[in-house]
Amino acid sequence: MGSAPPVFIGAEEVEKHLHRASLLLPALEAALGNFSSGAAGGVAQPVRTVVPVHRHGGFLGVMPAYSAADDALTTKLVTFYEHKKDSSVPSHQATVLLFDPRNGSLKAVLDGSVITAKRTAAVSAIATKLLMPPFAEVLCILGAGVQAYSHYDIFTELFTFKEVRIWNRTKEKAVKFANSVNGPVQVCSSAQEAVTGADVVVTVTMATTPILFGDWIKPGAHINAVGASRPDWRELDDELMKNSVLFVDSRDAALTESGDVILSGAEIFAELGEVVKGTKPALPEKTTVFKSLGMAVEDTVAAKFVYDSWSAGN
Ligand SMILES: NC(=O)C1=CN([C@@H]2O[C@H](COP(=O)(O)OP(=O)(O)OC[C@H]3O[C@@H](n4cnc5c(N)ncnc54)[C@H](O)[C@@H]3O)[C@@H](O)[C@H]2O)C=CC1
Ligand SMILES: O=C([O-])C1=[NH+]CCC1
Repeated sequence: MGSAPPVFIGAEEVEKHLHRASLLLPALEAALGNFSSGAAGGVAQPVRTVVPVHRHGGFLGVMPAYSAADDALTTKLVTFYEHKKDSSVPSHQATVLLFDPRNGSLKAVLDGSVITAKRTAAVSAIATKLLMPPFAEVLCILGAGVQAYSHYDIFTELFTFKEVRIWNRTKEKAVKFANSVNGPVQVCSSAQEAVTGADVVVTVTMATTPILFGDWIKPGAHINAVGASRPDWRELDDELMKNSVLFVDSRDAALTESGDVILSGAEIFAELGEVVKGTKPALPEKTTVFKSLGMAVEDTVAAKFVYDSWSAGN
């Protein structure tokens, strides 16, 4: 007899089981620590394979991982398009396949877009909790797309900023953002205006050349650099990269995929998982950059969380 056919868990169901990104925090913290523990951590995760779709300005990323601690095996397939031809289609679309690690059977196909939005924001929140200066008051978000919303949600849930600012390349999108979220947001006319005096900055744009410059940054600020996931794409300039303490999710991925790291030649101080484990210090008094590229194991623990909640009929 063959195994049961896989279940499909669509975006609405994923959202229902993962209504707050903060539900993922314990699993993500553990996964980051395990990833940065080498073989002892039990995470098998190659640097993702990215296939360029030259003719259409797009990319297909294939992101497999196995986590022994979670006994969970997944692969995410994610497409991201630099030049969207049709604005009704999101720039990033994803699907996660969840396998039974005991025998390799496919158990579930999950929408991966909600998972990608929420696990990325939750990892930035983990970095921020560890690296931001004490008494941080001003949060600045550069970009007003999907990741801007998920970052806003978890950052305002976990931290108490006195002021939130947003800048986007097209101001209408920033205004729409400010009018849609539950709380006051200051729309800024330039990235420099938004960043000046900010304690925590999140860059979530599709920029391919720098939009954030070192001489705008308040000393001691913390930056979550979430965009620019290609080796020739930038969000941050050389000055910021070189004059900050640089944390990454994966050293191997950063040295393969991050234009900000590769082209600036900035030295990596630590993986975030090493700080979570306590084997590297956080240095919150310094200006810090967390260069996030997104890791497959983050999708693994998020998909398992959703699948387990769905299976339990929650
Ligand atoms: N580190 C990670 O784990 C992940 C990173 N990402 C990255 O985060 C970034 C944001 O993703 P989404 O919010 O899903 O994308 P989105 O397409 O929903 O939003 C992108 C935003 O960037 C702005 N933008 C586009 N081109 C720009 C340019 N040249 N300069 C400045 N702004 C520009 C757009 O107006 C839009 O507000 C992307 O770079 C994406 O690849 C996405 C998923 C996971
Ligand atoms: O981790 C992820 O899913 C992605 N990182 C950059 C584009 C998509």
